[in-house]
Amino acid sequence: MGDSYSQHNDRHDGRQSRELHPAFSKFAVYRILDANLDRAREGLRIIEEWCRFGLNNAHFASDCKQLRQELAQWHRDDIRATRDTPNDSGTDLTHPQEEQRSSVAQVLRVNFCRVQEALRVLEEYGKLYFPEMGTACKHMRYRVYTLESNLEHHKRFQVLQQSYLYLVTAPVVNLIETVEAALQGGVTLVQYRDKESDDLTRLHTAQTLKQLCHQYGALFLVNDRVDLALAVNADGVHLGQHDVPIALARQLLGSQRIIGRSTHSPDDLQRAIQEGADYVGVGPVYETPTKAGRPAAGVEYVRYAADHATIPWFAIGGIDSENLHDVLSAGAERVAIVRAIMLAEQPTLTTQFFISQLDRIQTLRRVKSQ
Ligand SMILES: Cc1ncc(COP(=O)(O)OP(=O)(O)O)c(N)n1
Ligand SMILES: Cc1nc(C(=O)O)sc1CCOP(=O)(O)O
Ligand SMILES: [Mg+2]
Repeated sequence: MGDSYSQHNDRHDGRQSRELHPAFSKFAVYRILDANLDRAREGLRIIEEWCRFGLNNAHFASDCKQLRQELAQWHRDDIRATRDTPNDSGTDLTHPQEEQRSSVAQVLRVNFCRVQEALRVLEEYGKLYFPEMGTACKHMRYRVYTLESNLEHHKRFQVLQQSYLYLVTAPVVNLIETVEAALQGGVTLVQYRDKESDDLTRLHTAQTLKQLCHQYGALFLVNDRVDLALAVNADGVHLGQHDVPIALARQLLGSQRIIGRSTHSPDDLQRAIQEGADYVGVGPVYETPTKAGRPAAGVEYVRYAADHATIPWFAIGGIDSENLHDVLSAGAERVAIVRAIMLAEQPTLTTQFFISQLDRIQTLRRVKSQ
């Protein structure tokens, strides 16, 4: 029997390849390369526009541009020449999900996926005729993964920086509805704190809350439990003085996720900063039934934090609409609240009240410092 494969010398490195119907397969491969070079470049352009106009981040935008330009160098004339859009059987294939985009985050997610898939295709098919292209696309794919993870980190820390009110949950009967009401009021940082439920309930609740928070563009953190935070892909974890060390949590969660630490004294504060916490809780400002038995650290400690903290810090413990003014006067800019929102009759209005007071103090201090 004759060999249905033919040997030919099409590779640019001079090595021989064995192909079925070489002319046809080369044409088909070039079409695949053409389509995927376009796909990757288009996806990068969509991401680049957000980095430039949405985030105002020249560094990320320039990463995208550089990747697009590198891809353009591989888009040679003979690859472009194989384009035959009218006879492309794939142009009419659409999926209903392609027609819907509910948020910028989703647009970015979809386009990162698209770019990564296209680069993988370019890597595999590119290797057949242009081995260096295969290698270049592999490296570009890793750079795109890094860019995606840096963007996620940037977004998380930007939201943290801009969050002045922190809602810490209590296990109330209408937990989900209450958190949603607070999200409607504008809270952008939520911690799931639940000392009572079993793990399965915690897992389901954490999943639901995470989805809800992300729907509203808010960050979702889990109290105490690194494992649960990882399981639901939360934005981070909050650790007390007797929870796992920050270094261990960092090892498990990586640098992209937020780690918060409770502090009750100047020493705790300095140590948390040194150990790499991304933010700290400062309290209890007042004694509180939510943390029964823990003595108040008082407004003195708030004053100390105002003078010494170099990372975002949230005054916590017994804060409500009555005493908020005193806490802010002691130098706080950010507060974390449990009961005053979770048990409020109108959590949306209460949230709006806290946010408006925190905004007001920010504006006053900005004007004063000018
Ligand atoms: C924002 C914030 N600050 C402090 C705490 C308290 O954490 P911890 O001391 O670990 O106590 P529990 O919340 O686990 O009882 C917090 N949860 N959030
Ligand atoms: C969970 C927690 N941690 C504190 C700390 O000082 O570390 S105070 C506190 C409870 C805050 O609840 P409320 O707003 O209901 O007083
Ligand atoms: Mg704890």
